[in-house]
Amino acid sequence: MARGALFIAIEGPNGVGKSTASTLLAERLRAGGMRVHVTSEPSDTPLGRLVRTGEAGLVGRALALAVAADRYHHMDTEIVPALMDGLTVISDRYVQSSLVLQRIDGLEIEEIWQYNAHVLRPSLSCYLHHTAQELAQRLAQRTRRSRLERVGSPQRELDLYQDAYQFLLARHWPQALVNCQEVSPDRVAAELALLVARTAQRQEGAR
Ligand SMILES: Nc1ncnc2c1ncn2[C@@H]1O[C@H](COP(=O)(O)OP(=O)(O)OP(=O)(O)O)[C@@H](O)[C@H]1O
Ligand SMILES: Cc1cn([C@H]2C[C@H](O)[C@@H](COP(=O)(O)O)O2)c(=O)[nH]c1=O
Repeated sequence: MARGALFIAIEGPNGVGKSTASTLLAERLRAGGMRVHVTSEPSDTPLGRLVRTGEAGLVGRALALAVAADRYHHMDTEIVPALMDGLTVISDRYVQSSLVLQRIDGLEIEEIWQYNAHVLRPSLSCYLHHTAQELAQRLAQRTRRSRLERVGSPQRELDLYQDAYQFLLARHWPQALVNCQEVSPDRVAAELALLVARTAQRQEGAR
């Protein structure tokens, strides 16, 4: 990773505002002079697109392994090269998503962790939190829902995100929780930008 480059994961339940926050955070960081690359998982590659479009029929361990394979490929071909080039990378979904979504699909957390054992640890994984009621309202407005959105529920996702947060904390994964209740998209992005600035300071201090 080049000096000053950071790898930021944006995580949280379906509809919490990950994509919105990733875009607005990138705008803020760029306005402050940072070079930023925004990406998402499943990745925008043939394998990532296959995972996204095939999720209805790709179930359980097969989906978990396909998602992990996509993550390693994403890391090797997009994330690490961007970091080496000095860019800060923001990924809309990363490992915490797997620790939740693949559990909804029937896997144990330890097995999912094993599939992700060799991924790049982010500089910071930001977990966006909201209420089950608000998430349910947002999902109800969607015309199409993925299989995992239909099988799971906002409350189950929230419970599993809490579990995943604790699981990652115990493994010294750098994390922050951002409460999005009654917080505008701009304020969420501002809080994330502050967390990124603190992470940059910590990383610089550790050199
Ligand atoms: N802080 C916020 N306050 C109010 N509405 C928000 C906020 N952030 C996002 N939204 C709205 O919530 C909806 C879902 O946002 P978004 O698509 O960014 O979520 P997501 O977490 O990326 O969803 P998914 O996981 O399903 O891809 C959008 O209509 C968006 O405009
Ligand atoms: C990163 C990740 C993704 N998935 C699956 C679940 C959904 O079908 C999509 C994500 O789509 P969204 O638009 O971001 O909501 O990919 C998964 O099962 N596990 C993962 O770790």
